[in-house]
Amino acid sequence: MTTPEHQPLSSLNWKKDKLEMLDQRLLPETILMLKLYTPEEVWESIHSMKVRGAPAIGIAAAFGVVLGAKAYDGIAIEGWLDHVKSVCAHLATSRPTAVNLFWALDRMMQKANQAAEAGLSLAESTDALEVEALLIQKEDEEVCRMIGEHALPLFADGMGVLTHCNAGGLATAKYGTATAPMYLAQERGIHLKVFADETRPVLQGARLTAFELQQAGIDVTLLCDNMAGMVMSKGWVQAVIVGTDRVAANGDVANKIGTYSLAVLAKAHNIPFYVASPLSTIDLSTASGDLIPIEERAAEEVTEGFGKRTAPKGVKVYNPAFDVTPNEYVTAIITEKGIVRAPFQENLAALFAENK
Ligand SMILES: CSC[C@@H](O)[C@@H](O)C(=O)COP(=O)(O)O
Repeated sequence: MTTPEHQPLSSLNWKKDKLEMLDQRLLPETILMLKLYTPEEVWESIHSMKVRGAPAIGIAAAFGVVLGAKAYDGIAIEGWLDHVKSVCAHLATSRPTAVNLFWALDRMMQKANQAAEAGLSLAESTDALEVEALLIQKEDEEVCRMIGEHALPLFADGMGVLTHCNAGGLATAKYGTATAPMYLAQERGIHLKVFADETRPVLQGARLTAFELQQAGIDVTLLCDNMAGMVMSKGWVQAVIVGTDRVAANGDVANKIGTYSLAVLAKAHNIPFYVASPLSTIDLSTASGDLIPIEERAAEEVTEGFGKRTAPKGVKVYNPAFDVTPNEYVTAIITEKGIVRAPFQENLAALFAENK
């Protein structure tokens, strides 16, 4: 997809007894691979956003379950199963919005139940969980590639494409969701001019998207979030594409705070607004966006992010990490199985029925 020297960075590497994790909080200044040995360390890494992005959170949690299963020191499979269940329940409290976390933990728990029901030994059951976590990671890589394949025909040579936050290789197993068509376009000689929103307050766009696209040799220009309208009004943007943390059954989309404003701006400028979403991010059990739990994070992220105080001490702060874009602003949702357009309720249900 990219030349060898331009391979997207891999943020999660499983090493049998540990999970190696790129500390995304330190990018782009420092590339540090953490070594995690316990589910508690994985929980903390998700919570503090050392690993972030919906698919990557799910993958990390799956490996967290493996670390927990390996550490079980009892002898009975029933005890092992209870232990795995409590590890899953704990990891599920690390962040609330990205549904991939719960999707991956459900999948791991199902595998644990199957192993126990099949009468596998403790060692065999733990091996089965390890295989499942690796499969979740491998599948995500293929899913992202397929999202890129489906999205690419929506983009033409010379187009300006705006993205928000980081739905890139760092947020997934590889390639990203919103960035997958950018990597594919580059491979096929299609020039896209990417605009990356800086993405207040944690700056995933500036620190991560600008970094990984620049590393890959993709034409990227960094914008402060409040510049998007101006850039659209100049006619420099022909499409917006973002990732998502959870798509509700009616097609409402939760994504990084600021996505909703961008969707409204895109509509005002007649620019298509695309959402790249694996099926694992679509949650048919949540009827609409107002039911998606939205994480609120510490005030310090806004008042003194990155160590510099930028607001008066004691000021009231509202810091939701995500917002919900109502489905009427969404032109299409691009999945690994194809492109879904309105009416989303019916078309998402049909897509899941076809891909059971
Ligand atoms: C493919 S990643 C999709 C989303 O998870 C991404 O756009 C996003 O909002 C990430 O938020 P973050 O708070 O950095 O985890």
